[in-house]
Amino acid sequence: MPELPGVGVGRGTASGPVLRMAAPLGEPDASPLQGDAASAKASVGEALAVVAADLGRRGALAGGDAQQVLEAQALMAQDPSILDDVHAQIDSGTNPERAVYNAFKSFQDILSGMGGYMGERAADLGDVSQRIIAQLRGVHAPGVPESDTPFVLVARDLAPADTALLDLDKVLALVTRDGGPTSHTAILARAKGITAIVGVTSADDLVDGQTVVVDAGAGVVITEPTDEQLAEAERKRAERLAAVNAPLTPGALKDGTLVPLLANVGSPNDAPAAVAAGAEGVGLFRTEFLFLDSPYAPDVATQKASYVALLKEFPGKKVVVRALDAGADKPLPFLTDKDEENPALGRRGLRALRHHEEILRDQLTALAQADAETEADLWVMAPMVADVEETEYFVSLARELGIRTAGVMAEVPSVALMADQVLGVADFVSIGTNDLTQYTMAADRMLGTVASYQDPWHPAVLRLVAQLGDAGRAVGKGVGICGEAASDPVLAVVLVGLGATTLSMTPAALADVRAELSTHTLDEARRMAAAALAAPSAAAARSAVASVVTSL
Ligand SMILES: C=C(OP(=O)(O)O)C(=O)O
Ligand SMILES: [Mg+2]
Repeated sequence: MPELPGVGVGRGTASGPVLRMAAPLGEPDASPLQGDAASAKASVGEALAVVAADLGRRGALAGGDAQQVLEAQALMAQDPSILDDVHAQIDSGTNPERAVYNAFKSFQDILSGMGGYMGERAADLGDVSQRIIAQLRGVHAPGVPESDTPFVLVARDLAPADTALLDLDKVLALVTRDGGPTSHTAILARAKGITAIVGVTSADDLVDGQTVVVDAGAGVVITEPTDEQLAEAERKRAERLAAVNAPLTPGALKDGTLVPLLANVGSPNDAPAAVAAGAEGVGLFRTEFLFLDSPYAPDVATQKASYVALLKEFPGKKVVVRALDAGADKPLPFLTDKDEENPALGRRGLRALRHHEEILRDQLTALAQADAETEADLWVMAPMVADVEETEYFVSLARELGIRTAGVMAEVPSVALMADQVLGVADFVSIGTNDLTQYTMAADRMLGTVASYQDPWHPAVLRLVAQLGDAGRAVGKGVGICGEAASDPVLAVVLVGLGATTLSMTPAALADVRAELSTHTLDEARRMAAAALAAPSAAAARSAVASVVTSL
């Protein structure tokens, strides 16, 4: 009966016996180095190579977001400054396991001290260190337990390498003690459609074999569930399974109002999963993958090849590509300033591109060329646009370079406040609720300490969405949503009630949103939206909408 609260990821429900992840390897002892330093360094070098190769292999097997995370970890394993530190310690007489432990620990401490997003990366570094030490000891790295029967996996936190390869036939749900909404566990669980709750501070109280209900929608783990609670969990699970296996119909409300459901993709490799999940096109193609990890911007031909690869997967369908969004959490040496004290408010997104217009010109040229060779309906939009003048700048440059449909993202409140004028210029607007929430609430989206502000249910955010929706309706132009908010099924209905014309999300969320839309008419969606707008807080908006739904 008792409930342990946490941060639910998605809306899945599951019940079953707990199986805990093995405890981490013990801290290596500080005994002095045996033998010579050169062979100790060689054994560390071999272990690093094996671990990096294993992470790379797991990444290739997993694909998508997971691949990027695991490749980043493989790079950590080979980071030259960490290796220098390991060598220095061995030279001063420390044994190799301890040297690895110490070197990684000091980098972890630096990241933890930075907090927020960087702090959460410290866990990834800790996992790499454990893998290397296990390799040196000749034992298996701590990982997901083996079991012949399905279980609810409970862990302090899960390494990306483990989350990425979870066997979904065995793992009914995932519960972690650590991790916040931006932790890799949460991101990867969402992308894989795993029922998960992170940040369950009392997860250590759960013991092997005990039956629990994991209700991600409610954000609680129910320990000692009653028969009724187990039956209710099973009903919800079956309902969700039915939604996931339902025919891949176009997104529509109960009264037939069409709401195209689109996918957010981060590379052309993600396209098959989007198509398989019934995406009616792409609502956000993040192009950063082409530019990150590169000392300079790729040339037009290289970019064009990637754009063609994506557009080819969606003949006759809409594909919205976002121009490079560098800055803040995605710094690029050739584009963004290193020394900004507050980069989220700095020269990021379109501001950075305008400062280096040649990069923007190349990207738009590559996109126009790819469009000319493919059958998709290409739309292009700019990130981090602040006002009408920037909208005019982007739209006219895009047209000059052969883009037929050019729009802007609404991520900065000033654009929403000027929505009527912005929509007079842009062909469409796409609302990035992640940034719009961060800027409306003045709360860094990467910072765990202010995570409670990062809630797109906040009526302040919803009022801005309503302004954009009204402005779009007045001129008959599309207002899409491409932030995480669109993947929350009930909020998705509210957003449609506020005037959103399309919804774009991680492919794994499409089924739940499709199912929820089909249960409400446009009139009901508008009543839900009105209730949310009138509420004083995010929590009140949620419960006001829930009351409207039960009264229907
Ligand atoms: C979709 C968005 O862009 P990103 O998450 O890539 O900043 C957003 O801000 O909502
Ligand atoms: Mg954004």
